[in-house]
Amino acid sequence: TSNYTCPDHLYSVQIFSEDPLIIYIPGFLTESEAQYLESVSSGRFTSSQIADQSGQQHLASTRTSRSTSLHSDEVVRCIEERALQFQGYDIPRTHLEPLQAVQYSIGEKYAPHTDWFTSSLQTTEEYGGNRLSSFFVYISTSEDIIGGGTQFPLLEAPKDERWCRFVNCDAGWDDGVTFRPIARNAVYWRNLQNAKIGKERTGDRRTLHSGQPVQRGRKLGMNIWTRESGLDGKYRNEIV
Ligand SMILES: O=C(O)CCC(=O)C(=O)O
Ligand SMILES: [Fe+2]
Repeated sequence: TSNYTCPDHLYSVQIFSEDPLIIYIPGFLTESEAQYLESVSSGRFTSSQIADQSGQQHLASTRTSRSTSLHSDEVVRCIEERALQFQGYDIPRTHLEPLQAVQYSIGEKYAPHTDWFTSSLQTTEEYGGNRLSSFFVYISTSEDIIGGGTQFPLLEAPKDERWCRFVNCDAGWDDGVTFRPIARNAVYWRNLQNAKIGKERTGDRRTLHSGQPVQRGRKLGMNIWTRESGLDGKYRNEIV
């Protein structure tokens, strides 16, 4: 309906790391938003693809989930606004890629990767440059889920056990940190390091991460990617 107004956000924030900047966001989505995203994405998934060095999208054994881009309707628009405002008030909507829902069934995963691109073919002006930041949002997870965490192998595991609510504290010390897939929460991180004067921003290798295989149950997640500048209209709001 056209008189939908965005709900006030109910999320809280917890800095996980200042460098690289990683912020954990409990309650990023409301319960009704999560339900809505589940229903609009349902039945629209196709096998996830990845971009290779030449910029071509294709299927790969490293990413076995199924995904779909979300049409920017009024509910999605509120989530986009929330993601933009989270990052300050100076990023225009045109910097956002279409939100991407990702569904994992048993055995499905996304092997270690960075969300920022190394190929200049993926960071042209039309694409709005590289991916400045990522939110990975857990829309819904089955109650019986095992696996399906988001692992950052190059980061240090937190020492304080209060993180164990959100982080898998049973992992080994050299496994880095694994955020548990908890419905409606999100992890935000900054992909690019600030540029030296006259230089381009560079990708931060420490943001390497994976979607661990789901061993039991299922997980529905969502990527919110912000580019350095505006994307050409043909790369926004496209329905794939
Ligand atoms: O599934 C996850 O936990 C992470 C997914 C991810 O990193 C991505 O889709 O780029
Ligand atoms: Fe990723």
